[in-house]
Amino acid sequence: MENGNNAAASPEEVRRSPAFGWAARDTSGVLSPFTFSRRKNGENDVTIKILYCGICHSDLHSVKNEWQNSVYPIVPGHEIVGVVTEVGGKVDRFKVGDHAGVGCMVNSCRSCHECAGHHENHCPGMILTYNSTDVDGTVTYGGYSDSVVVEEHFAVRFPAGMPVDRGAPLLCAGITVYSPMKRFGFDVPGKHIGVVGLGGLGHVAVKFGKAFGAKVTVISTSPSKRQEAVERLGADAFLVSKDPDEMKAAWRLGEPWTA
Ligand SMILES: NC(=O)C1=CN([C@@H]2O[C@H](COP(=O)(O)OP(=O)(O)OC[C@H]3O[C@@H](n4cnc5c(N)ncnc54)[C@H](OP(=O)(O)O)[C@@H]3O)[C@@H](O)[C@H]2O)C=CC1
Ligand SMILES: O=C/C=C/c1ccc(O)c(O)c1
Repeated sequence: MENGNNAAASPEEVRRSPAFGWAARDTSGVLSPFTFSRRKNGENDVTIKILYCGICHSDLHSVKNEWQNSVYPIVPGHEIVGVVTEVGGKVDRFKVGDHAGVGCMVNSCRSCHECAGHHENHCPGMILTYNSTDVDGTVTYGGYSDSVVVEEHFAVRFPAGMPVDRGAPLLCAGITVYSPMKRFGFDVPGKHIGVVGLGGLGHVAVKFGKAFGAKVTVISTSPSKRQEAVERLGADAFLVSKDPDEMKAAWRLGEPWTA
């Protein structure tokens, strides 16, 4: 193989494929085109052509270095969905053409107590989808890009017929609220759930709450979101947290404020 300069490709170049993404290079919040490379598909890997990627506020925190751990350039994006274009020889859960998703992690040590208990997200060696160091020492880049190569264990299957664009937010916002709602027993009818903040996480919490059969009250700083909360998402009540009268009335009633 030769590179663009007609020189022989290095062993490193041979092991990698070109990729394109959008990268933050400083705290400005501006992303610009970025060419980089991803590892070639290994025997346990799937390669996914990215079709959609959600925007989580954590992406914005990272882009702007608000957690003070950003190493630029950063390609954000950890609500990734796309179509499988290549599978390694040992992959058995995916075939070419399947829809697949990737969330906030792309690897972990796979041998510690946490990994053995399926709590890879608690593994001290977990590798995040971007702004992390991969097993081969390279930097991970996220889903605001054209493709991703990931161990099959960290890819999730999208059932046939599930719209991939709508499924993307489940990969971070969705699981972040679903997991505690399940764990703390919100998944039985008759509960009354308060959702504070109608953003990425909040809007899926409302949808899960309603699907579980709960009464859901949205508590928001934004009066303009009332219609979306009640009419589109099905919330039973909507409180403006900046309105002392609404908050006091709700407190006195102990019941959801009328929509
Ligand atoms: N695993 C984890 O720990 C995860 C953590 N996160 C974190 O959760 C947070 C929310 O993420 P996401 O839902 O994507 O963010 P969004 O920006 O989409 O939503 C946040 C919502 O919070 C409300 N809000 C904003 N500012 C204030 C304020 N000053 N006081 C009170 N409420 C406010 C707004 O809702 P409204 O207008 O209704 O008030 C806003 O829409 C982020 O910090 C993100 O990094 C996200 C994913 C996973
Ligand atoms: O240390 C791990 C943090 C992970 C993380 C991933 C995604 C996301 O939205 C977060 O807020 C945190």
